[in-house]
Amino acid sequence: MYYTIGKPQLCISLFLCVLVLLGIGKEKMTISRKAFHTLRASRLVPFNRAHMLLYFVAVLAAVYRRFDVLFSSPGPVSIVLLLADLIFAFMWLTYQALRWRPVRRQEFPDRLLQEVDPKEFPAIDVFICTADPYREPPVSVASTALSVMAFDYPADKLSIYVSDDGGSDITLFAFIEAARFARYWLPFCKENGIAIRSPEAYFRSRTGDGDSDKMKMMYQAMKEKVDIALERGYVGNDLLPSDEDEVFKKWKGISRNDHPSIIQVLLESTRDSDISGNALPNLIYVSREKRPNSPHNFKAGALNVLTRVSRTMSNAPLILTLDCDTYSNDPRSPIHALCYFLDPDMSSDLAFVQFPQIFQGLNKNDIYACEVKRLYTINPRGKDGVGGPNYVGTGCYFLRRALQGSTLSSPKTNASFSSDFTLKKAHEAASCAYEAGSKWGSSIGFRYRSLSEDFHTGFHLHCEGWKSVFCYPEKPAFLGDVPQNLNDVLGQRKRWSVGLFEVAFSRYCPLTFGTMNASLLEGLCYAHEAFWGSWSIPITIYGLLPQLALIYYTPLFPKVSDPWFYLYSYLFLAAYGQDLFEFLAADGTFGRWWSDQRMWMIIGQTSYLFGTLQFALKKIGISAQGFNVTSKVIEDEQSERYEKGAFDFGAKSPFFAVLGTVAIVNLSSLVAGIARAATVDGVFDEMFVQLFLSAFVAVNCLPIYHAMFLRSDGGKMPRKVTVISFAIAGFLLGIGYLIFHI
Ligand SMILES: O=c1ccn([C@@H]2O[C@H](COP(=O)(O)OP(=O)(O)O[C@H]3O[C@H](CO)[C@@H](O)[C@H](O)[C@H]3O)[C@@H](O)[C@H]2O)c(=O)[nH]1
Ligand SMILES: [Mn+2]
Repeated sequence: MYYTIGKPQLCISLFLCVLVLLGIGKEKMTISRKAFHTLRASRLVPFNRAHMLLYFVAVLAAVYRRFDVLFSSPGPVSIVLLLADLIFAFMWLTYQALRWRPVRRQEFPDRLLQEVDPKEFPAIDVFICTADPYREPPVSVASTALSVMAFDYPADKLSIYVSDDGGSDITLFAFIEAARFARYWLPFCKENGIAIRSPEAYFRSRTGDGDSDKMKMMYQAMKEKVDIALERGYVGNDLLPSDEDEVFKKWKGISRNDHPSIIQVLLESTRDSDISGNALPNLIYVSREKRPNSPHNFKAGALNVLTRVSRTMSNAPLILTLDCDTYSNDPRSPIHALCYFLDPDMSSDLAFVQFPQIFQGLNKNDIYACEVKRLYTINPRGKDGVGGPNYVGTGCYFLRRALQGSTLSSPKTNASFSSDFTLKKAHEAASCAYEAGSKWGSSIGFRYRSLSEDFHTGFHLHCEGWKSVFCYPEKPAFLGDVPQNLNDVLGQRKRWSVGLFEVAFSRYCPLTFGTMNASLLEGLCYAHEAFWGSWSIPITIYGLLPQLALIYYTPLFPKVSDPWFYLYSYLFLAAYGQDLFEFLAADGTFGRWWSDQRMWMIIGQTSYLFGTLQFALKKIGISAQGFNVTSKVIEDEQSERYEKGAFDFGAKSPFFAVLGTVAIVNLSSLVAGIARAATVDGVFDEMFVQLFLSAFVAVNCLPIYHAMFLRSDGGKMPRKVTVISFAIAGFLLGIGYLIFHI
């Protein structure tokens, strides 16, 4: 009795101790002398730390109880639940590093513009990657390029390099057209003060007036030409001005995976100017050499080629990497980045300034949680407070020196980019042979051997002691596309989880802090994200096992009348409550949070599960997986469904069979559980936790039931997938019978 009274008191005193020890208000604003930027720790810091301590005690208690149960009634079920809880505990513990000291920064670009003459600005090389003209429409890629060409930045200091891993003459054609269009588009944007400088995005959001109508017609003419070429599959002579057809001969008889490097200087700022007579930025098309028996290392390989090709030409000290769909939404983003790079107080070990990935075209509740708020905006703030955010693949300004290694001297000359000498050097830099036996991809450049080359590269830079900054201006600097159907989203997340495991189990595993030139906290942050795919285990177990046990009336959790019940209630409510709170504090809505937590379950049981298996198979040498590019094409019917917020199950995907199975098992257990609770006394008390789990998962599965039983549109679950789901669910019920009944 005394003991139970003591517990809350203990908690309260611990809580107070924490508040005092961790020092509320200790985190003051740090103001840089030059004040190009400021930094302040989140007001949530004391709360986070207090909550951390309380929750830690609860986690320990839960793990203690699991061991206790295991020793008193050993068996496969207790072992499986222990495993699930240990992974939950590990993920929770490592996540606390991200909550330790989240920060917010602010830049003052106007102050910088007052103090630094634009003539002194460093040059910037922009790298844009594309890989498939049919999944990444060339005009969209060109629009992205145009949006950065129109940066508010001295044009002669800007060079845009496009890497075309699709090896497509149509993409080159789109860029030739874009180079012509730029002569009109850049002055149009600057003279009219237009902020959205991607023509595609601009005309999507606009119903035109005089001047802009003319531009729109030009844009559409360009788009139509490229679409004709896409439909035909080649660039016909009728589409080309006579002086341009020479280069297209290079495409005769080549295949996408087997061709020499093709480099084309489309605009050169010393030579080309727009219709108002202002210099245009440099624009260079690069399709690196590909040979079937030479590994090309996906996007990281492409970025390394651009790093070297640009070194032979503009060799700018800063590099901006962009995915082909990530267009500039604010022409001042380079100035924001300079607020850090040009700050003399900022240490010289600043490797990169990462902007958040923000997306356009999300539906109201973001049903597939493609905003990925935690990964792209909440976590980077957490990491920024303990060493710097990681690189997320796009919207990131790098110091070239951090990528190239300082030992490399620059072969840059003053020759024109299209001189024979420079082009020869550039072709060498883009050849397959260049990297053989070199350190590219292992200790310099973008790092290979992970499908998440962004995470891997940023992690390595931090291991080497480089720092980074998360730059999150109020107005989104860049906007990207999201996949609009569930199967694509799940495939994308599977690739991420495999890529992260590849880092987790590499020589530099974040858990072996010895290899890191960083703090323990930073190591924990990386460990948390690298082991992201391991969520699959507890999520799948908690999505099925207690439910099967409920069907066969086997209690696995404490009764409501048992004091341990409060522990589980607290663990659940506090975790979900904090998650919701953090989501809302990062400008989220309740509807989007609900989607986010639902997708966490869905992805856990599909992408991460398959990713974990695939990684295991890869480790033992059975399967290998490439980089499947996410489609950026918007299909009308699909897009209509997406706008309405209806899930898209219209594919015969193995992911969906798993989701169907989980949905059926939970519905069965809920029905069986309610029926039993209604007829037998004491069931509710004894089985409440499991009933609750079934109900909670079932509520999350509503769109799945809908797609299986009620829909008739193209987004419904294919009959075959439903049948397979029933078969697997039946099989699991049989196994449940063996485990829980006999
Ligand atoms: O062999 C390849 C494969 C891909 N890409 C390009 O890589 C970019 C990203 O590909 P995407 O299919 O859009 O991947 P996402 O999963 O949407 O991208 C996220 O995850 C990737 C790592 O898996 C990061 O590279 C991205 O920056 C990040 O936005 C695109 O511009 C592609 O064109 C290449 O250039 N070569
Ligand atoms: Mn993408």
